[in-house]
Order: sequence, then structure tokens, then C-alpha cells
Amino acid sequence: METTATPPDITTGLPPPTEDIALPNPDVSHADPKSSSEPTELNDYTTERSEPMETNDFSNEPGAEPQAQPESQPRKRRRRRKRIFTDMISSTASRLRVLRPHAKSSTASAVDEDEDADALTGYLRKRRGPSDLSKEVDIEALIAISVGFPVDSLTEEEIEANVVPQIGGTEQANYIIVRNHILARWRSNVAVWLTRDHVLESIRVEHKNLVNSAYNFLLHHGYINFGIAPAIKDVKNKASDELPLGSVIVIGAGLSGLVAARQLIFLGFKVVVLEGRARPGGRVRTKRMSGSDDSVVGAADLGGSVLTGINGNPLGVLARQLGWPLHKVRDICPLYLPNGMMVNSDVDSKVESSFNKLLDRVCKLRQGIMEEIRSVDISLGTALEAFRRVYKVAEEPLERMLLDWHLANLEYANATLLSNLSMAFWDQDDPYEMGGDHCFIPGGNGRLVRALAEDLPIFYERPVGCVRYGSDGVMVYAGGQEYQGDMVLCTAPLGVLKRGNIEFVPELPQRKKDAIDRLGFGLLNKVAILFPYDFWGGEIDTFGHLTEDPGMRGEFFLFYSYSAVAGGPLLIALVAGEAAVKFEKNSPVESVNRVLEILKGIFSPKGIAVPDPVQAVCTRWGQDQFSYGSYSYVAVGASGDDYDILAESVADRVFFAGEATNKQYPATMHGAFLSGMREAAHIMRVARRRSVSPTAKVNAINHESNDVDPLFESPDLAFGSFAVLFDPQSTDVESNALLRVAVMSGKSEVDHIHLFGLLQRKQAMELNGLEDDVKRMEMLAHTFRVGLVGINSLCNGAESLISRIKSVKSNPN
Ligand SMILES: Cc1cc2nc3c(=O)[nH]c(=O)nc-3n(C[C@H](O)[C@H](O)[C@H](O)COP(=O)(O)OP(=O)(O)OC[C@H]3O[C@@H](n4cnc5c(N)ncnc54)[C@H](O)[C@@H]3O)c2cc1C
Repeated sequence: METTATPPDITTGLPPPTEDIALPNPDVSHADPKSSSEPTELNDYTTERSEPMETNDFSNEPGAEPQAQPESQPRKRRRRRKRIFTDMISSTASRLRVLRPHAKSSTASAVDEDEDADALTGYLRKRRGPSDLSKEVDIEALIAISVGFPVDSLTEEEIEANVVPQIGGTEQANYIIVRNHILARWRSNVAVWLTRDHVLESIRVEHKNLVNSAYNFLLHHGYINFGIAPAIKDVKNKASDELPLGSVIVIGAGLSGLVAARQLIFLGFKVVVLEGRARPGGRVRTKRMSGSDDSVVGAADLGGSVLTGINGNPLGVLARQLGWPLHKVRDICPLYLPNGMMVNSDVDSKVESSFNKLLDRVCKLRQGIMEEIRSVDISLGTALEAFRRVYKVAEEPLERMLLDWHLANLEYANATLLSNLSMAFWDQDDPYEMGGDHCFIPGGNGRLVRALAEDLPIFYERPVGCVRYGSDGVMVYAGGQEYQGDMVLCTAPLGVLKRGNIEFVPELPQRKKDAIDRLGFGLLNKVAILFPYDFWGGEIDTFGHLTEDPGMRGEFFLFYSYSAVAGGPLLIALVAGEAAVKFEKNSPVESVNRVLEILKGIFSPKGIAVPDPVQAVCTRWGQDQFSYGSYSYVAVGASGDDYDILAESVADRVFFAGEATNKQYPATMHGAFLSGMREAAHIMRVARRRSVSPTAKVNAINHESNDVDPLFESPDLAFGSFAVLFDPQSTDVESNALLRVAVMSGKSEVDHIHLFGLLQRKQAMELNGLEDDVKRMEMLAHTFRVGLVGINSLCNGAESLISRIKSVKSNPN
């Protein structure tokens, strides 16, 4: 009878990276609850706004006792429905084996397999048999996949970093094996600093160049030796004798800003972090709740809470480094009717399966119209409702209520109404979703934030109002002061960018402003209630509540029990969809009373009295001036590409990180974390490029050398002085294309320089349709507003496009 909306995670079939899997560990004890300096009152139904909160609010958060998990009858559910990608595993492992053909071994005892891996990792054969070696290499590949690496190709970041001299071929295949090996090696013990010499112990010396390349890449991009283990911090904190690579002003001390700042300092930059609030963490906020006498306390995560998928998750690595055992969120979730009765399990499974079928139908519909999808995009809500009517799904009132519960759950995952979500792209990030259990960090995520913020140069209560940038650097204005730097990294949430609260001078490029407008930034709110004791029972982590009014289906539709991790009897009720917006207009007392009414409706019929709360807190993320919402979503008319556009840097001076810049992992804490690492590496690349050619400015354009010109030997379009290369991975008319224009620089015809620009495929075709170059230049500048620059001044989006073109040209099959 039990089904789950979640397919097996991608590591099924082979042993997962066990160190990343968190299971409840009843043997491990935690720190005792301690007192905090935060003043609280009994029955203090406070409202959380953009509160000026002391940083020491995070001190002394209680530890928690994880509990054993007896799994009982109610149904299993998860936060988000995933599509099934079972193919990934088999193709992954088999393709890897193709890369490593089997051959005779020279040793008498060895069997004829794994020659390539043996040649690279000769040490392994000494310790284990060859089939073990094969397994080992496969497992290392799976670990790399869980961290987000493709199985037999390079990432765009790797191509940009020139990790191998030539893309494709044996060298690349060997590099991948070495890279996976280093990654897996560090992941097997994240408490220590993995040195290059350690790696060389297990790789043959003739492959030293591959080790250097893979090691440098993984280190600089924050895939190894990151985090807050004492041994890691010791190495990272050692002052470097080298001159700083430059100075970076980081706007925002949320996860992305904190991670980026730490990594930038390690990479050799001077860094300052400007934070508008009086605390670090941004949308991760753990509030210590307690009664007046501190007899009960609880750590409540009012923002980001669940580590959604632990395999490969960098936040899981941090928890391991600090020795914090994670608590697996048990996905058993009984549902209760408004009258307090538990939903009949037959009806429950019938409606859940109908709900999944509706989603499948939407999937099939869009597959059928993939080509036209951008122009015919409608909302997911509209599509689901149309199919519901056609197939007469959930017409009975009870079934309708149940279906509404599932829709509310989807609105929670996406922080918005289904009527706002793009049918075409709402789940574009599904293929990348981190596998493994969903987990809580005992004591709340604020503990991680505190550890990440330690020793960083953060200036609190410095709301940035303006960023000026130019060829000489950046100037940031915050709290009446000016900060000057070489570069700025903006991690302000999409909600803040949408409001225009930070002025950019000159204005951001139109394409970025359009992406900011198109992407959605939604709302999810919470009511956290600390009770004098746990009356709901400790054996489940979630239970749901059905509502008759479809418009209010998201109102307290799901309760999370944090008793296992908060250090006290804490419940958090979620408010999603339309209800989340209405919720912000209600008084906190009204909202808490409504939650209590629902709880009484569920528990009183069972003879269980609901006690008065000790303390309750309601969030107001929509009114928070440092976020204006909860997290991003793909709105109708937007697509996953908009996340990439948000990530693009401007003029090599202004960089962007944050969850809404992460196409693979948006709307999550780990997405924010990874975006911070990504931008630190990006800033380093740009700074190095600049330091190699410090005069790579407009007047030095004709001296710029580039490896892009050879790509134009066979352009996709050529007309007049113009040549164009299309994105080889997309036929979309709005996909990016790289334009090269030959401009006369002297008197003779051969005296010309090349300028470059990024435009859309359809714009290139329009230019092709014009009669002469003068008209083309006019259209380019005035209609398309595309500026031409030297190759080194192209934006980040161009870098990844060039990587894709290079990759295809060097490996046409
Ligand atoms: C209610 C809620 C529930 C969530 N649940 C989960 C979950 O269960 N699992 C999960 O993985 N994720 C969850 N998330 C999402 C997750 O919390 C975020 O994706 C992540 O924390 C975002 O980090 P960030 O660094 O991108 O942005 P932020 O954390 O918002 O950091 C940006 C920082 O910039 C600061 N700032 C803004 N404007 C200015 C300015 N003008 N000047 C200076 N500073 C400024 C902000 O104060 C903030 O500190 C949830 C979020 C919310 C709100």
C-alpha cells in the first residue's frame, strides 16, 4: 500500500558514499542545552521581520538527541516530487568501463582487467584484487556524480579552467579517473587537509601533471579541502606571503556570501563583507525559543531547514567535520481531516497516485511540444486543472481535499502558487537533485552559519544602496560609508534585486534585468511553537492537515516535529501558496490560535490535550527588507537559463552568487553554498587574467591574443565583416550566439582587429538579412543594444558558450 513519490536516489545499486549518509544514531550524545542571552517571554507570539538581531543570538543553541526510528503504517512523502532518472546509474558505470578497457596484467596474480586504472592508481592493485579496483573506480565515479560531475565528460568549469590540453580522448578520460579519485579520497576523510603529495602516493608519478591539474581545479573550486574542520581551517588561515590578488567586497553574509568570502580569502584576496542585518545567515536563521524559566528550550529554524538530499551535499560535509550526527527526516506523514480523523489509507494512496499521474500527463504534454514550449508556456496550475477535469480526477469532496493537500505540498516546494509556475520549466533542476536522505542538523542550521562566519571581516547593519563600477574598480555605498575594491560580489536575494533596492551604476545589462524580472521569487512562512511537552508523539517527523477551502489549502497543511533535533518539544507549521500571502496580513496571535485550533481538532478526539504554548513565533519573509520573499522559482515565461543569466558577471567587476544564480540547485541552502564557491573561483580566474594582462582595456584590444579566433575558421554564419558561432547545445532561437566583427584599425584592409559580442541566434539571423555592415552595426547597437568588446572583456555567459563551442569543435562526434 505504501508508495513514495520519490524514486530511488541515483546511487542505488552501488554502495553510496557512506560518509555522507546520515542515519539516526541513538548512541551519539549531544551538548546539553545551554542558556542564551536572547530575552523571551511566555506566550510571546512575536512576528519575525527583518529583525535587527544580535549575532550572539546564535550562541548556545541546544544540542539534541536523535531518536531511533520505528517506521509505522502512515504514508511516506517528500517535499518535492522527483522525476525518475534510473538510467543514469547503469549508463554511468558502463561508460566508465568503456573508458577503461580491460587488458592483461603484468603481475602473475592479477587478472586481465583494469589496466588503465591500474596504470594510474597502481597502489590499489597492491592492496586489493583487480575486481576490487574496478569497483573502487566505479564507486569513485558515483561519488563524483553525487557531487555534480558528469560521468565521462568535463564540466564547463573544468573546460574553462583548461584542466586538460585537449578536450576528449585518453588524456581527458585519465584526468576524470584521477579527479574522481582525489574527490573520493578527500570525501572519505573530510576532517583532514588532503595534500598533493598524499594524492601522488596513490597515482603513478608519470601522471603527476594530471594530479596537479585535477588537484588545483578541485582545490580552487572548493570541491576538496573546504569547510570548517580545525585541520582545514588551520591550513587555510596560514597567511600567504604572496601579494593579494585583489580586493573583493561581498554584499551579504548569507550562506553564499560566507562561503565565497572564506574561499576568496584562502585564494589570496582581501575581502570585506557588508551585511544589512545585524546577524549572519540571511535566510538561514535559527531562533532559540524558551519559556521564562528556561525549563524548556528549542532551536527553531525559521528559514532554511531541511538538507534536501545528503549525498554529495556540502552542508552534510560541514556537519561531519564538526562531528554533528544528522537526523534523517522520516518520510512517514499521516494526514488528518478537518474533523481530526486520519485519512483512510486506500483513499490516500488512490489520490496520491492520481496526483502523480496528473504530473506525468503534464510531462508528456510538454515533451510533445518541446520545440514550441517557450511560446506556448502556461502555468503548471492551469495544465494540472485541465487534466484534472478531463480525467475527472478527485471529484469527491474528500478526494478533492486530498488532492489539494498534494498541490499545497508542491506550492511549498516551489514557494509559490501553481498558477505562477512555468509548466515548461518549473522542475528544470530535477535531474540534478541531490540524492539520499533528507536531514536535519541537530540544534539548527544556525550552528553552521556561526561556524562559517567565525573570523570573517563582516560589517553588520551595512545595507548596501548603490554599487558603482568601471574599468578602475568598484565603489560600494552602504550605511553612509563608501567601500572601494577591485570587484564586488553581490549575494543579495532575488527579491531584493527585483525591488531595485541596490542601484547599479551603470545599470545592469538589459538581459540581466529581464532575467531578474522573469524569474519568480516566492513565499513560504512558518509558525514555530514551543510546547511544555511533546504531546504528538516522537516517532514521526511530519504530519499533514487537510483543508476544505481550496484557496487556503496551504494554511498549516504540514507540521514538522523538531523534537528529535531542537532540544525541546517544538512544532513548526508551514504556510504555503495563497495562504502564505494572506498569512502576512493576520496578527500573530490570530495565526497561532488557528494552529492551536487545528492541533486540537487532530488530538482532542484521541483524548490528548493540547497544552498552551510556551512560546510561538510567526515569520514574515515577504515583508523582510533583506529578502522580500523566501526563495526563487521558475515563473511562467522564465526558464532555467535565467538562473545562468543571473550568475553572469558584469564588466569583470560585478559578480553574482546566491541560490537564484544556481540553475542546478536553486532555492536551497546547498545551492547557495555551491554558488559562493563557484563565484570565488570565477573571481580568481578573472583576477589572474587581469594580472597577466593588466592593460587588457579597450585601448589595448588589438594586442589581445585569444584562442577563440581559430573557432571562427568555420563559422555558422558569415556576412560582411561579421561571423557568428551558435550555441551547439541549443537550437532555440533565443539561445546565445558569439559574434565576431572585424573592425579596421589602420589604413590598409589587412589592418583590422576583432571585437566580440554576445547576442541571440535570431538576432544574428536578422543581422544576416540586412544589406550592409553599416546597417548591421546600427541594429546591433541601437536595436539589440549589444556592445562589442575585446575577447577578454566578454561576460561570464560568453565563457561558458565558448567552452561548449570548443568542446564540440574539438570533439565533433
Ligand atoms: C522559510 C524558508 C524555508 C526554507 N527551507 C529550506 C529548506 O528546507 N532547505 C533548503 O535547502 N533551503 C531552504 N530554504 C532556502 C534557503 O534558505 C536559501 O536558498 C539560502 O539560505 C539562500 O542563501 P543565499 O546566500 O543565497 O541568500 P541569503 O541567505 O538571503 O543571503 C543574502 C544576504 O544578503 C543580505 N542583504 C540583502 N540585501 C542587502 C543589502 N542591500 N545590503 C547588504 N546586505 C544585504 C541579507 O540580509 C542576507 O544576509 C528556505 C528558505 C526560507 C525563507
